[in-house]
Amino acid sequence: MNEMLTMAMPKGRIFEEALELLRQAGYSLPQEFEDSRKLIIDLEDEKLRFMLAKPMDVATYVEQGVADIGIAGKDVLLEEEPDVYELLDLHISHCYLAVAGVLGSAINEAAPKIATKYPNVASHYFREQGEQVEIIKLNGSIELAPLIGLAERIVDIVSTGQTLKENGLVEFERIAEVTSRLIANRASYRLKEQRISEMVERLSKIINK
Ligand SMILES: Nc1ncnc2c1ncn2[C@@H]1O[C@H](COP(=O)(O)OP(=O)(O)OP(=O)(O)O)[C@@H](O)[C@H]1O
Ligand SMILES: O=P(O)(O)OC[C@H]1O[C@H](OP(=O)(O)OP(=O)(O)O)[C@H](O)[C@@H]1O
Repeated sequence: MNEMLTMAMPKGRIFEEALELLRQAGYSLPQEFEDSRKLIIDLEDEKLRFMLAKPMDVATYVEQGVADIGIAGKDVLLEEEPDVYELLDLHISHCYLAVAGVLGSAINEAAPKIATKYPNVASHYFREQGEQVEIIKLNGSIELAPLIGLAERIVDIVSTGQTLKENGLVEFERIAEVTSRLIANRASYRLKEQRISEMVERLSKIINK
């Protein structure tokens, strides 16, 4: 029996690297992936359905079971802590989460403000450090916060370091390394084990090359 396997794919930064990896693993993904605005693309021959989603939503789709598997950044998994299986480190879209701020800026407050798109990651981190902080959730341009006096520190993604540098900020601590992961819904993994394992095998061969 070869039933449809549904995969949630992150649009944006991870998308192209994920497509490249799947193609190298032998899935013939049509140009439609790059050229169209369609959000659901079926590969009839492979019995594969792709759902194109916001990166932050992929884990939700997989946890809820509307997608059997998905590709999600480790940052999203650390933040959302979804109840899913993390099957494989795809070693793509590498970056890391870090604490940053203005060089030499002292923290005088009893509970300094931390601006971030990752409130759970940030509060776990500072709790572990035994530091009391106030988390301010932002949705982007996080580096603005310490420049305009909204926060003393930020917790954000660093890749090349260019955004920090161009805004006169420095990294204080690295919190976690981030790459994209293949995740699976727990029930789907049992019900469609053969199909999912086959994909894991095909991808592993490419990653370990
Ligand atoms: N420099 C980077 N900045 C942010 N995310 C990165 C970076 N490099 C790799 N990533 C990965 O890409 C994912 C985010 O992709 P992307 O920036 O396209 O989505 P987004 O955060 O939803 O962006 P937006 O809100 O601007 O649409 C993260 O979850 C992370 O795993
Ligand atoms: O170290 P770098 O290579 O400079 O990359 C890191 C920057 O990229 C991301 O921002 P993004 O471009 O997604 O913008 P936004 O979060 O402000 O929307 C991230 O939030 C950092 O600001």
